[in-house]
Amino acid sequence: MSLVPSVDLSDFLSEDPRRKQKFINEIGKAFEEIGFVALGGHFLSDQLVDSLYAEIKEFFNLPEDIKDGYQIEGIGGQRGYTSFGKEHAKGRKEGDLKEFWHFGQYVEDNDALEKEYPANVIVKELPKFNAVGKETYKMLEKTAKYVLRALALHLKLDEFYFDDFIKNGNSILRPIHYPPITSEPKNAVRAAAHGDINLITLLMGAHGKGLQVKNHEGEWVDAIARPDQLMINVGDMLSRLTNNKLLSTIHQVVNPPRELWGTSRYSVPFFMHPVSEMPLNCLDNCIDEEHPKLYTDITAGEFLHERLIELGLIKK
Ligand SMILES: O=C(O)CCC(=O)C(=O)O
Ligand SMILES: [Fe+2]
Repeated sequence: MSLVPSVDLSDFLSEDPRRKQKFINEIGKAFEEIGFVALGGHFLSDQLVDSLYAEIKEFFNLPEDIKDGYQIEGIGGQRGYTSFGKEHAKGRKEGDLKEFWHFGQYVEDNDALEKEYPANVIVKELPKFNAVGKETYKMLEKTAKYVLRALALHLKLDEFYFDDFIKNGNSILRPIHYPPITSEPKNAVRAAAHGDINLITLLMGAHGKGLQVKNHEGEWVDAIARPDQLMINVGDMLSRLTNNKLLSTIHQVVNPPRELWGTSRYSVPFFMHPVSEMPLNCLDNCIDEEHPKLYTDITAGEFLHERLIELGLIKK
């Protein structure tokens, strides 16, 4: 049984102030206590989810040399393909047992940001891959916008506090393939224990076993969502901003038991990032005598750069 609580976004979207407040209280409590919540009532249709999985399975099935052609040098894996074993968790040497793809922001009305962000990479072999990725990106971004509005209200900020910071934000949609395991992995795991860098993460594909979160007692608990739910968690940027009032919880993806080594895992996190100028300075209303300021001031862009070096994705 999952110890991660469930919430329903349709409560927040309803016209009923009591249902709206119920959602704010539930997600606020979950993010203060465990940092994870399973969310139903989001904007992804079953049909879009099915199309996305079909496209990413086809992509990861392409021959290695074709996939390698989509690795782009010099951008820290921010767009296109990252091959198996390349990324490692902060503080670890062994690469994670995964390969992944990155879709980034689709800037349509801001020339400066269009220049700042690397362009999305087009997969020539799969005619629908990029359109399906873009649609999923947009629907998850929209879902995340409402979740952040609820969190803003929970934090006693203006409901629309995050809106300008996330418009054209540097968010990333990351379809991941964890291939079948063929021999005893020495120290490597599918995804070693880590906290996410960004504001919040919306994860598709958490309905099978594998994802675990570390609770307050330091125990690993399975985090399993229903097939129609997204798993949502607090990232390090939101923890910094709220001076740890909202918790970025350490999580991992463990290797399956030996009888399931032959199966792949596919998951698709959407890492919601703001624009790089957003200050992550601890909010005044999250600092008091009992909660002294824990972090130095930093912008989202500076923080991201620091973390990509620690993940082995960019060189110093
Ligand atoms: O594959 C998963 O279920 C989680 C992946 C994850 O935590 C991450 O990529 O940050
Ligand atoms: Fe993660």
